[in-house]
Amino acid sequence: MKTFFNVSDLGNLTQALAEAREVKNNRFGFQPLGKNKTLLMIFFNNSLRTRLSTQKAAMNLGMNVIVLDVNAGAWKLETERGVIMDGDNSEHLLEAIPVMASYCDLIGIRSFAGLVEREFDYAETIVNQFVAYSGRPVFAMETATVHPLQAFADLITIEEHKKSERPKVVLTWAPHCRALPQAVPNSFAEWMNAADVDFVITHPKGYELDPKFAGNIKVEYDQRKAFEGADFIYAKNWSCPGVTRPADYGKILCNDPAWTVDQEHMSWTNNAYFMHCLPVRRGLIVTDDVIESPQSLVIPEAANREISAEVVIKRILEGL
Ligand SMILES: CCC[C@H](NC(=O)CCC(=O)O)C(=O)O
Ligand SMILES: NC(=O)OP(=O)(O)O
Repeated sequence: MKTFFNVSDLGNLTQALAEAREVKNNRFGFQPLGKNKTLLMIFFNNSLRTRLSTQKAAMNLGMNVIVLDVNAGAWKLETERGVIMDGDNSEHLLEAIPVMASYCDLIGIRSFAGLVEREFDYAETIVNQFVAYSGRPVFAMETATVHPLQAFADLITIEEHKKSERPKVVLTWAPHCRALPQAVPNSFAEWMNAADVDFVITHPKGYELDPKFAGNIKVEYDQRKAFEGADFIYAKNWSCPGVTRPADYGKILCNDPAWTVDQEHMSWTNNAYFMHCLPVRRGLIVTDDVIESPQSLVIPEAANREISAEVVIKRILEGL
């Protein structure tokens, strides 16, 4: 595997989930693969889970790890071509990328959407420069439009906890005080569409996800109807994806607290589990009693990030 951005990069999903179970039961069993190999993790944005779980996964595999926070100590990077660099940016990505690549065998990158120019974000302009100019395998640690390590961990968690062969999984929008990217819901929708689940998305009008990820899934705009009979509730905020309202790309269209997931919402379900990728804004996305309830899976879900990362890095190492 040379790049990891989409569910299709893993090939057969059933086999990938079986490999995840194998890795979870024997996470130190593949160390020869990573011996004397170096992972470079590049962060353009903050992180807790991705930073820790991906480093842990690489160490499980016997690798060396370098972590670079681009905005803390590195030179400010110019990402546009054809500009005169007489401003704050001291170095161009086109030099920095091959230099960084010379110190590692594979690269993980976090670079969130700018939420200003939809074309720039949805073309994955930043990360595709790393793919083009590093000469190294590159995997997403949340880029402008995808967060596949999170979605893979989410699916591993659903498989571990489902009580029926084909559970009903609901992706619900919830309000937030900031405009957030669509990467997490994009990947969650893409991976649920590839999995054997009864998938429903619910959100206010205007928040329709790009069909590239959501496919032709029917949105249920009535949140209560969507929740009825659900086995898993996956809550997340995202800003306007600019699909049905192009001029509003990246904007907050709604902040209605009626969308916040509380006990009444969960009472509409089939005693559903609650999931969220974290970090989560309590009181906006979900109430304290729901996220602290026995039905909340947010901690084991975060723990499975180590497993999804280890399977992905293992696949990349096997292809070196
Ligand atoms: C894994 C999620 C990362 C990011 N979340 C945030 O930026 C939340 C920041 C905040 O709540 O202040 C997002 O929504 O894509
Ligand atoms: N869920 C997730 O990716 O968390 P971080 O942003 O803390 O890495």
